[in-house]
Amino acid sequence: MSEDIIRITNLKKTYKIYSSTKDRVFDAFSLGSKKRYREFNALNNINFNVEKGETVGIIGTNGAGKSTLLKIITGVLNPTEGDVEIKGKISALLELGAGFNEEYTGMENIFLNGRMMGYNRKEMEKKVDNIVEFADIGDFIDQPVKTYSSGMFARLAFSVAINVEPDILIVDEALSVGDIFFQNKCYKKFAELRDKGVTILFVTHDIGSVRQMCSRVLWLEKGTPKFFGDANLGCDMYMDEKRKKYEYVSAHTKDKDGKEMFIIEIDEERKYPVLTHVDDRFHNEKVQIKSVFFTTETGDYANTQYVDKKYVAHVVVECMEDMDSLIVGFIMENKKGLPLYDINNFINQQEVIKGKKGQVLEVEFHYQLPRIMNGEYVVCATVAQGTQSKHEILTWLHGVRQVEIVNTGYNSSYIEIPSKIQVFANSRENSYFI
Ligand SMILES: Nc1ncnc2c1ncn2[C@@H]1O[C@H](COP(=O)(O)OP(=O)(O)OP(=O)(O)O)[C@@H](O)[C@H]1O
Repeated sequence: MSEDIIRITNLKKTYKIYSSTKDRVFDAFSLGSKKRYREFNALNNINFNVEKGETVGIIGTNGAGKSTLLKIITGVLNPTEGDVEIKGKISALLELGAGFNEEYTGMENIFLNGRMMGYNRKEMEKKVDNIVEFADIGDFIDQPVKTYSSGMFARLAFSVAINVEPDILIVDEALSVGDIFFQNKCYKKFAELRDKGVTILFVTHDIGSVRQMCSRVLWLEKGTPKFFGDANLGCDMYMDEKRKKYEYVSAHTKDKDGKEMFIIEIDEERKYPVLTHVDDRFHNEKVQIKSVFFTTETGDYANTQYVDKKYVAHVVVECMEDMDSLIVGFIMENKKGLPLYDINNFINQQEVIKGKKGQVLEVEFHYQLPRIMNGEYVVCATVAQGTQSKHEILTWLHGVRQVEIVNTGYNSSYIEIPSKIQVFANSRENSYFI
């Protein structure tokens, strides 16, 4: 049985907000009985646990309380109420600058940080080469860190944090400071640490990396938890909430004739494959997804699909009540939960679907499979009501079907882009296309 390495119970953090410095000073010296501040709950009623070796993401809009939570876990801040139990050595990358002395050189800061982590000089000498190599900031390593750009700073701080063999690595959005290559290198290092059993807790606004890296996610909003659990489900719910906040702007005009969506009312006789496997679901009494399946254009089942070929996705929905603004769709995700494409009647055509109580609707999506990488993909199906900008999700089923995608090309990344390749041999005159 896996053990909890972090356990947070009934955590609360209240800040005192003063309207003037005078009030702050009076309060600090307990002068007078008048209350000179108002209280602001940055965190309230937080309960969650992280198991050893797990990677957990913390998401939420600005000011949700994510950094405050990390600071409490790392001991930089004290909670107002509640318990924080930690088992193991934490290495944290909080805001840039934390744990570094501006006047010291990069090298001196490496040893300073090592000491704070409980390593003596000899132990740190064994780690220093790896730290310097990963940071890759050249001669700047011997310059005072006050001369560093924020990118260099992030490189060094990250390199120290990951190379001191922590049990728990805590990272607060620090990766966004480095350049893309460094970020890529860091994500690979994350994966390596995760494979070694290091527990990782990280705050980010990048939902894609939460889906890629985390098993579970904590979503905070205004200091309270909105969701803690499966990373994909949490990210879906968070993204859906975010999308609702933006008005949907239609970028293309409707072309009634060119429609590629058909709605077929199913009679009793029509057969379709029932759902056999669903990972997660949240559903509602108003509609039920009865089936999700894929066929070729001529109607043969197509659980194996070839890039560039045309297919039809079918989502069968039963209406338990009269529904006048349904949005039905499906999402194709890779194994790590990264959504590669989705199709629904509102995103693609700004149309809603009507259904009567008791009616079964089969919605067909005709599409040409894009050039994505070979492999197994997972299909999610959704039904919502409203518009893309303002809607209520009625049903969201994960893992309703697995599809094997065959791409006979050589691409080793998710998307293959058609391209022409030109070669210049000594001069532009001698150029040719291959
Ligand atoms: N020292 C403080 N005194 C008073 N309020 C504070 C203090 N530090 C943070 N807050 C408030 O607590 C709330 C949570 O802040 P926090 O920095 O934890 O949010 P966050 O989710 O990390 O936001 P972001 O995504 O913008 O980094 C915010 O409303 C912030 O203004």
